[in-house]
Amino acid sequence: MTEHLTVVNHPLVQHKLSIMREKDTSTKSFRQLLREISLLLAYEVTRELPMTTMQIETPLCPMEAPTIEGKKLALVSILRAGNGLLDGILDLIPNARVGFVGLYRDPETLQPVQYYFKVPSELEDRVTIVVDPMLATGNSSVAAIDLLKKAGANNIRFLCLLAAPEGVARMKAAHPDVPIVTAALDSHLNDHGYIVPGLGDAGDRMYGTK
Ligand SMILES: O=P(O)(O)OC[C@H]1O[C@H](OP(=O)(O)OP(=O)(O)O)[C@H](O)[C@@H]1O
Ligand SMILES: O=c1cc[nH]c(=O)[nH]1
Ligand SMILES: [Mg+2]
Repeated sequence: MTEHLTVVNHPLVQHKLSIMREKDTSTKSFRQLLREISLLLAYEVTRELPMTTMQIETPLCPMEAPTIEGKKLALVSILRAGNGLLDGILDLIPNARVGFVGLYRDPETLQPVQYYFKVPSELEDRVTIVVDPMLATGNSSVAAIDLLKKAGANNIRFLCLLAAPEGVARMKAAHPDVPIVTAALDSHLNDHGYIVPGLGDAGDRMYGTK
C-alpha cells in the first residue's frame, strides 16, 4: 500500500460507525455492526495484495486466472477488542492463519501490559494484518507490531475502526513501513487517553463489561 493512512469514507461504513458511537446503542447491536464494518474494512486493507495467475479450465477453455500470490495471510488480533474485527474478516478470508497478542492498557500509565503471544509460523513469508478497533496513544499497536517484527513479520498492515492523530503519529514514527486503514480519524485524546469524540471503551461496549 502506498498511503500511510487510509480513511474508508464509504457511506455504509460511516453510517454504521455513527450508530456504534451513539452511547445508547446496545451491546448486541454494537457487536453486530462491528462485524459488518469489519467486512468492508477488510475489502480496503486487502486491496493491494500481490497477485499472480494460475492455470485453470473453465467449461469452455483453459485460462490464466488471477489469484492471490504467496502463503496464506496472517491475521493478528490484539486482545481482546481486536476479536470484534477478526471474526468478520475470517468470514471473508477463511483460509487465513490467525495469531493473538494479549495486551491491556494500564489506565494510569497508558502503557500496554502483555499477557499472551501466539502467532502463525513463517511470518516472514506472509502478509500480516494486525487488527484492533482503537488506535489511541498508539502504545498498544506499536508494542504488538514490535513483537510481530521480532517474530519475523516484515509485511504488516494495521486495521482499526477509529484512530486518533496522536496514535497515527506514534505509529508513523515507530513503524513507518506499516500502512494504517481506519474508518475515521477523530479529533484528539482526552486526559485519560480516550479518543474524542470516539465511542468509549471498545472492549467494554463489545462484551458488556465495565
Ligand atoms: O492506542 P492505545 O492508547 O494503546 O489504546 C488502544 C488500546 O486500548 C484498547 O484495549 P484495552 O486496553 O482497553 O483492552 P481490551 O481490548 O481488553 O478492552 C484498544 O482495544 C487498544 O488495544
Ligand atoms: O477511546 C479509546 C481509547 C482506548 N481504548 C478504547 O477502547 N477506547
Ligand atoms: Mg478496553
